[in-house]
Amino acid sequence: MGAGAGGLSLRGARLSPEERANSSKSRAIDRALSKDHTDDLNRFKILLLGTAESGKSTIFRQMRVLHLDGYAKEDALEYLSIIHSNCMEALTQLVEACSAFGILHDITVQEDVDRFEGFKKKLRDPEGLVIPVVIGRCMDRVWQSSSMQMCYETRRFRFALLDSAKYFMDNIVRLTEDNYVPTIQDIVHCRISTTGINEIAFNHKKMDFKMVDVGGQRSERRKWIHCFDNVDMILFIVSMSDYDQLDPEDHKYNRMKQSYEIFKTIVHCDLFRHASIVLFLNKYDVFVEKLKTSPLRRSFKSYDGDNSEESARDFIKKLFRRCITDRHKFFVFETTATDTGNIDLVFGSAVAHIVNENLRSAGLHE
Ligand SMILES: Nc1nc2c(ncn2[C@@H]2O[C@H](COP(=O)(O)OP(=O)(O)OP(=O)(O)O)[C@@H](O)[C@H]2O)c(=O)[nH]1
Ligand SMILES: [Mg+2]
Repeated sequence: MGAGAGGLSLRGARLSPEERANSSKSRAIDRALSKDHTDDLNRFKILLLGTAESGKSTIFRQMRVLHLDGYAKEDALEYLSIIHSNCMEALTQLVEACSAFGILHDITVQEDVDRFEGFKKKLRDPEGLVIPVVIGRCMDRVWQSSSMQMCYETRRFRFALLDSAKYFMDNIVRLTEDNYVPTIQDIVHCRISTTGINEIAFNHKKMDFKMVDVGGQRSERRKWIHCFDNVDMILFIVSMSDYDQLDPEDHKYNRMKQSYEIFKTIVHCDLFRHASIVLFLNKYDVFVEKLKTSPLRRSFKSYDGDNSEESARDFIKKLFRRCITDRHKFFVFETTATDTGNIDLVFGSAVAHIVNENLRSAGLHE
């Protein structure tokens, strides 16, 4: 089954809340103020790069949670229809997988599947999608059914499925209640592809940061060059669960090898000769689960280790490290971007390493 096969084309079809917030009005005012511009130059600039769905925007949102004021009710509500779209897409993918694998449902479950499909057919405005309470309950029954659980447990890595499918489906009743307001956890699990350039500024340990998030899809990568000036740190995100995936935009390529090629180009780019390179081996949680059923060797013929997490991780780590030369300041971490505590620790550690390294090169530190 192809990536996103049969899924609703809801995500990516519109601006994300970040893009809207960053849009013309506030940007024009900001840019017009030269003081802000000078401040901007003094900030430590972090550029988030990586292929589509690697987790860049998830980390970007975590910075807002950790180092800014998080999400006020009206900001959180901007995510409601995207979250509901994600829920529709996840259950659509699951229902299609059941049919593709010939998994049959009990009559009552099949009636709920039909009700769900009927609701989908009547959908007119994906932009403002709100799943009614009764449909939320119906989706929950389909998700909880033994046939669907069996499909998910035994085949979830054999078809295209949103990373947060389980999270959203486990919470579908709460997410579709009247007066529902998305929580931070809901927001960091939400998937909408980035189609612009988003920036946030924040302070951490008395340092001023600017973080720039871009889209990782092929068409979006052309825009990256507009953010290449004055970069202090490249934060490159690779999705560890990509190791056995084909690039959805070009089935000739393995998704992780594609990510490796992009990393190599970025690292060798002369503009970044003074920038620190930080690599996040992200979706580590999914990687660990996936290894149990999908051996690394199947996708990487040169890998001759066993299928343990350590051995597989070290192989991938070494692969990316090979691009790094002596002149680079390079740090690598395993991450699960949806876990706020993990990102807090890792980001703090990455920044501390870089500060120490900079002090050392300036001869100010042992
Ligand atoms: N399980 C799990 N899911 C993750 C992790 N990191 C990100 N996700 C989910 O993966 C999906 C894609 O993440 P995004 O942050 O939108 O990816 P992106 O790199 O910004 O993608 P583009 O904007 O298309 O370039 C979201 O649903 C996230 O919640 C992780 O470490 N573990
Ligand atoms: Mg994004």
